[in-house]
Amino acid sequence: MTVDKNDVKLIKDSLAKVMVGTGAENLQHGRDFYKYFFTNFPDLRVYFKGAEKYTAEDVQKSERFEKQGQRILLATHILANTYEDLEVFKAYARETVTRHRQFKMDPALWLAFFTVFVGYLKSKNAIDDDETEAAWHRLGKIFNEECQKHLKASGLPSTEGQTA
Ligand code: HEM
Repeated sequence: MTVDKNDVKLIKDSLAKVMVGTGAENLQHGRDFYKYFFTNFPDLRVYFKGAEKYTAEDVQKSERFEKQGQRILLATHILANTYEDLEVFKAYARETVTRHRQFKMDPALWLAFFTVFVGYLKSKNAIDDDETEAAWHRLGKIFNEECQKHLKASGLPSTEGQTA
């Protein structure tokens, strides 16, 4: 399977607008992800121990989410930058699942994450066309397939075999 080069370009161009880094603007991009996440998907705060009731204002003031904001942004940049090197991309998907094992997440969230992330990119005006959105969802589909395979192989609950 080969990945569409235009998809890679669209994805990277969107991420260029939420670049990681140490500057005030970069740190704010990261915080903004969790502000968007917790405001629009408040039920998912349950996985973030101690932050289950965090508002956007709490995230803004939090050192934990300043750091975590950079981690999640870096992770999405890694997805974009490894996408054409599919075996590396898939290995990163498996590693991500392994690192989240302790959170006992609903397996459906591995795909749902991309709805959250696309919503965040739109909120940052980093996506303003359907093609880029579709490109992210194609990436998410491949990422999720590998996550579900890995969950299954690890004997953990997966969406494989579940009806939607
Ligand atoms: C809706 C889906 C997801 C949920 C609910 C979730 C939840 C979490 C939680 C609870 C933490 C610990 C942070 C803390 O409590 O301060 C975490 C860390 C992290 N997550 Fe996620 N996560 C999701 C999807 C993803 C995806 C798709 C990626 C990668 C593309 C990712 C990458 C990371 C990274 C890099 C960390 C930092 C810790 C580490 O590297 O192991 N997460 N996540």
